[in-house]
Amino acid sequence: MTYRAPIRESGWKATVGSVFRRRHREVPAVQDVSFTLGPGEVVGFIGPNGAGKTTTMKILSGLLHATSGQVRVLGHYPWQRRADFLRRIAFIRGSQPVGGSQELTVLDTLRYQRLLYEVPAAEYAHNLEELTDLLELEDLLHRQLRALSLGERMRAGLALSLLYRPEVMFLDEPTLGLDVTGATAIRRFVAEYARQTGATVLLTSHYMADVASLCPRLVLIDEGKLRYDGKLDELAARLSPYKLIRLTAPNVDPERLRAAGELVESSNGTCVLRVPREEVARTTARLLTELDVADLAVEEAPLEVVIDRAYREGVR
Ligand SMILES: Nc1ncnc2c1ncn2[C@@H]1O[C@H](COP(=O)(O)OP(=O)(O)OP(=O)(O)O)[C@@H](O)[C@H]1O
Repeated sequence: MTYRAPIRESGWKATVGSVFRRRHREVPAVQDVSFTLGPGEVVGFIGPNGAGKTTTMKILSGLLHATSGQVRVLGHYPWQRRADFLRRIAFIRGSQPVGGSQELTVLDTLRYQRLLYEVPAAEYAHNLEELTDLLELEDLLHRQLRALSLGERMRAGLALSLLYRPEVMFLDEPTLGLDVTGATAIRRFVAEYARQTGATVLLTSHYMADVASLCPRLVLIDEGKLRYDGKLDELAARLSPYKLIRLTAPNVDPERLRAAGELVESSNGTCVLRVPREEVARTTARLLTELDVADLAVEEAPLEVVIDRAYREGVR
């Protein structure tokens, strides 16, 4: 996919000149990105800023026509934007969860959506009740869209898009700007919706908590190219050959632990050791037999660390 972007120079002369002499440049946004989603899969679609995620989602939902390549979603060519295709998908953006007139109330917008997507009355009543419950919309229904907070807009946006029970959801940063409670509620809702309806979900997010809690599989792109498509666990194992042993042993001098692994943290009797994966079992057994251990946990490296490494060094 290549964008044709106008070149605009600064200054009034250049602005006037550009009216008569338009110049453009080609911006390659997505190249050779190829992947398939199975029914019911929840897949994290990640990459650094400008990687091409939103562009890909716009192509998949039919908002952009790719300049080359092939895309099929539910057997349709998305760019045709046929009504029977649009009724089966939803493209939800955290940056603009609800469009249309901001003067309308949430309930009026839902009613309008019902007409637009031709949702039968009984189905509308049932879905509305369920969504109101799951998204805690009761207090929002009679409020104008323009008066909603960021988190409330996202909940209303999800209700609008899911009112017609789409089979495929493209979720572009659904937790953008939300506080911890709001983001957790959205995550829980997406997981529950996918479980209940068997919907396929492609989700982009810069918050690794979204990815870790929802997506067993990751598709990673960078500079418009596919860099990884596989299990989240396997990416973590590949990029982080270490695990962390978190150990609480109040009577042990942390210096004694250095022989067991790299000491990365030590405070109030709790230490964190970084240990090569293949040595974790042996080291754990030794620590438990040799020391007076009150608590011990083995953890993966934080996902942020793994993904940061994938972005900076690539995936080999
Ligand atoms: N309308 C446009 N015209 C020209 N170039 C564009 C346009 N939209 C996006 N691009 C460029 O295409 C590339 C991919 O952008 P895209 O928005 O798909 O990235 P992204 O992965 O969603 O980024 P982010 O995580 O920052 O939202 C970027 O280089 C961007 O500048």
